[in-house]
Amino acid sequence: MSSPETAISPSGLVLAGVKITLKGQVLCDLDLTVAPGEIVTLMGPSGAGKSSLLGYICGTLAPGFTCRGRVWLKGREIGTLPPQDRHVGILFQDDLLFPYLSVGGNLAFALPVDIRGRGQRRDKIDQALEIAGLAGFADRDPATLSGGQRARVAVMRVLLSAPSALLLDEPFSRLDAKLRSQFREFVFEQARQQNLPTLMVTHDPEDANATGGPVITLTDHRAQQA
Ligand SMILES: Nc1ncnc2c1ncn2[C@@H]1O[C@H](COP(=O)(O)OP(=O)(O)OP(=O)(O)O)[C@@H](O)[C@H]1O
Repeated sequence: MSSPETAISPSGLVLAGVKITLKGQVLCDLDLTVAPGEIVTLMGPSGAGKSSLLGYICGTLAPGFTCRGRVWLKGREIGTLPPQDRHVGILFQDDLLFPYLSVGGNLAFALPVDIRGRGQRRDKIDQALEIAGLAGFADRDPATLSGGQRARVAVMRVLLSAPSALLLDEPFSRLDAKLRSQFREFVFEQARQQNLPTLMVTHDPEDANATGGPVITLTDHRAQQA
């Protein structure tokens, strides 16, 4: 029998009764649903627990936090699964590309293991680079790319892992204003095209406005919609 939460958005991201506590202090206590293709922004003061919430969804929260609550993605409860089985992609403000791998090597790292054929893997990588406007960059050393180019490789790496949801943790904050707006549009377009429920943490109201989606503020541990 499906739960009420999965009935609301069977293919979205659903958080129900999620409460994260650190050293006896409640960081957040909330319910949240992100529909497929929707981009929800999460704002709030520094230290409010926004990144911790993303870590909870991914299953990568550091020891020391106490958590309860349930997380569903595409109708599957993922909150008890190991991180690699959750199918959640996360993008940080640092691109975190592996410096010892080529651009193509970085992308290959993300490909699901069931894509085995060398030709098929190469095709997927070339396709991703084409979408990112980086055709022919597969053999380049990431250190020779501009910040914006590296950022686009990082997005394609996340998307190539075939995530069922996308989490963005201030991914635009290191980019200058012009690049920031271009790159933001690029990421949002990819998220919508792949119909991914997307949850973005940011301090920048412009990022929030650009989504056209709901904006949630974490205030006094609770999620409040603007
Ligand atoms: N690995 C960790 N171990 C212990 N405490 C941590 C760890 N990571 C974060 N914290 C603490 O958890 C609290 C919430 O941090 P978190 O990074 O989730 O906040 P945030 O809202 O994302 O802040 P910011 O907007 O500054 O990024 C803070 O008090 C922080 O010091």
